[in-house]
Amino acid sequence: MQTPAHRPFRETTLVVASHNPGKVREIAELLKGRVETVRSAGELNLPEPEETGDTFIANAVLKARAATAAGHPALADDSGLAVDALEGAPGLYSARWAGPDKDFALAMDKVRQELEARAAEAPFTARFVCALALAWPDGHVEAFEGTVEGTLVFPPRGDQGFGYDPIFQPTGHAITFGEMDPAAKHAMSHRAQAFRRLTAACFAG
Ligand SMILES: O=c1nc[nH]c2c1ncn2[C@H]1C[C@H](O)[C@@H](COP(=O)(O)OP(=O)(O)OP(=O)(O)O)O1
Ligand SMILES: [Mg+2]
Repeated sequence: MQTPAHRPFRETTLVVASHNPGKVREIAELLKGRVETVRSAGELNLPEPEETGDTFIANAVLKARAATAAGHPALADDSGLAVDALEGAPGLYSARWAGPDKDFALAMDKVRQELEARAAEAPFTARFVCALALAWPDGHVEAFEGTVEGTLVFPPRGDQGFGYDPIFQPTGHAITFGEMDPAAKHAMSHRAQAFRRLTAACFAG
């Protein structure tokens, strides 16, 4: 079977369609050397669209398309933590569990509380999922997904990364993403895997 053609990225400016500074930092790091100018949605005062999609891909596509309003291609990331014992929650609602103040100590504690009734099912397996969508002002979109498997640990450990990193221990490692050097997280994360797929399709020369 022939692989479908992907649209190569040839422009000089790319908008990172995220209002999460932790993500913008990781994405800028992963794009290093591939794009001349990287701007963020926050910098360009682009509005934060409502995430009404029912999949990570759908939300990434709607965020990327909204950010092409500035006239440049835009890259969005929709991601989350899926806990098996919670039937995939917080999942699409991972950001919303942190409340209006984006308090992830609160969100991680909510996960811990929800798992209390399921104590017998420990260790708690989970995965981070990342959908990336690259949209052009003419409406064309390329989308890719990546995942990383792990187990949850309580109490949270480490102050690197962002979001749920302090409770997520990737399979085969004895430290959490919160304790891990950023470069090590970038080599194995859900975002890194989705990025490898995106770069192979759209940034390969
Ligand atoms: O590597 C990660 N390490 C820890 N936590 C993570 C990660 N990746 C996603 N997450 C969690 C927290 C984040 O807030 C939520 C995504 O929600 P999501 O709507 O995609 O992002 P967001 O609202 O924070 O920023 P924005 O939509 O402007 O890109 O999942
Ligand atoms: Mg969001």
